Order: sequence, then C-alpha cells, then structure tokens
Amino acid sequence: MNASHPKSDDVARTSQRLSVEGLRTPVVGPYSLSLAAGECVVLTGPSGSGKSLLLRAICDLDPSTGMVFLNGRMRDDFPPRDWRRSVGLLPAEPAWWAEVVGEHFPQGSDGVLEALGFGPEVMGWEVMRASSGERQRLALARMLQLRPQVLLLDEPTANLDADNRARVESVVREYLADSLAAALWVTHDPAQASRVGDRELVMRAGQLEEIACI
Ligand SMILES: Nc1ncnc2c1ncn2[C@@H]1O[C@H](COP(=O)(O)OP(=O)(O)OP(=O)(O)O)[C@@H](O)[C@H]1O
Repeated sequence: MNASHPKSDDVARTSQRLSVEGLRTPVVGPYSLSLAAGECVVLTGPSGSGKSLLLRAICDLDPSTGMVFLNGRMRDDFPPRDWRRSVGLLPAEPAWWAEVVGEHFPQGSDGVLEALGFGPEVMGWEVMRASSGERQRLALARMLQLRPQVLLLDEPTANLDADNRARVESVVREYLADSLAAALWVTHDPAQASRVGDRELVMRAGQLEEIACI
C-alpha cells in the first residue's frame, strides 16, 4: 500500500465536519458518508430501511463498529458526554428528564424558542401538557442551546403544520449558516428534501445512494 494513503485520508477527514467510515451495527450497515461544514444532507428511504438506526449509531447510542470522525478527530477520543453534545440527535420521540419546560433551559431562551413560535410563558409549562408537535419543537430548541457541531434530525417536522414546519426549516438553516454545523436530516417529504437539502442520500437495500437535490 502506498504510504501516502493514511495522510490523504486524514486530510480528507479534517476537511469534513463529520466522516463516517464503514459504520455497522448488528442490524444495519456498513455505511460511509461525510458532511461538510454548513451542509444539510437529507436522508430518505423506505420505512424500516434503517435511517433511525444509522442516526443512533453515529450518535453512539447503539453499539457499532467502524469509524466516525468529527473535524478529523476520532469518536473514540471524545468522552461520551462530549460526543453527544457535539453530535446532537433529535429523535422522533425525544426524552424528557424534568417535568417543567424551563428546567431544560437553564440559561433561559436565546431567541430560538420565539423563532419556533413560543411565547415566554412556555418556560412554565409542564412538558407533558405540550402536544407532540410542541414537544418536537421544544426538543429542537433544547438541542440547539448546546451548540452542537452536527445535527442528526429524525423527521423533525413529522407532527407539524405548514407554518411550524417552515419555522423549523428556517431555524435549522440559520443555525447551520451561523455555526457552520452540518446536518443529516431524515425526511419522507420530497418537497422538504429539495427545500432544505444540499444533497440527498437514499437508503435502499442496505446501500446509501447519492442523488442530486433538485
Ligand atoms: N434492536 C433491534 N433489533 C433488530 N431489529 C431492529 C432493532 N431496532 C430496529 N430494528 C429494525 O430495523 C429496521 C430499521 O429501523 P429504523 O427505525 O431505523 O427504520 P427507519 O428507516 O428509520 O424507518 P421509518 O422511516 O419508518 O422511521 C426496522 O425493520 C426495525 O424493526
């Protein structure tokens, strides 16, 4: 093997916000992909094809083999808590560890809650009184306050009407532009894929296929 290969691999990884190489769990993979700074890549594919499991594996919530790099640094070199703060997962059904919304926002709101359609009174709400669509938007705001460098978004607008869908799309696009974070955005909506995606990856029969976004 040519001795220059490892170095050129390092250069390629460092130039990407996220690099995934041969990532595999007992159920899905191996998958390889990369996300550039500021880029939004949409992930589509049939129900049950493994999109959510790929996001969980990248975030390190499920055991996996293969390699994942953030800005060229290997996932194994990060304390697990730091990895999960830097690579934020917004699951389809987010978990809540405190009863009142404000407890999840110790620094208060930084404007994201307002941009997502909430008034200041939301801080006093009990989480369980929020609708599923409200909880989805609250979970996005909670994740963004940690300033992640990669967003893994699992159908983040699945429960939303058109106005709130537009709010979420706009908040995420602005966040990526401001912070140069990258996003992997799972959607079943072709119109949304072309609105938010810079590229599209389709998961089909255990393969990731790249198609151009229209
Ligand atoms: N722990 C597990 N062991 C075995 N199979 C699993 C496990 N968890 C999920 N699966 C299966 O893996 C497949 C992929 O699930 P996944 O949730 O990733 O699909 P998806 O592409 O996100 O689907 P959807 O678009 O419906 O959300 C499904 O068939 C699911 O039943």
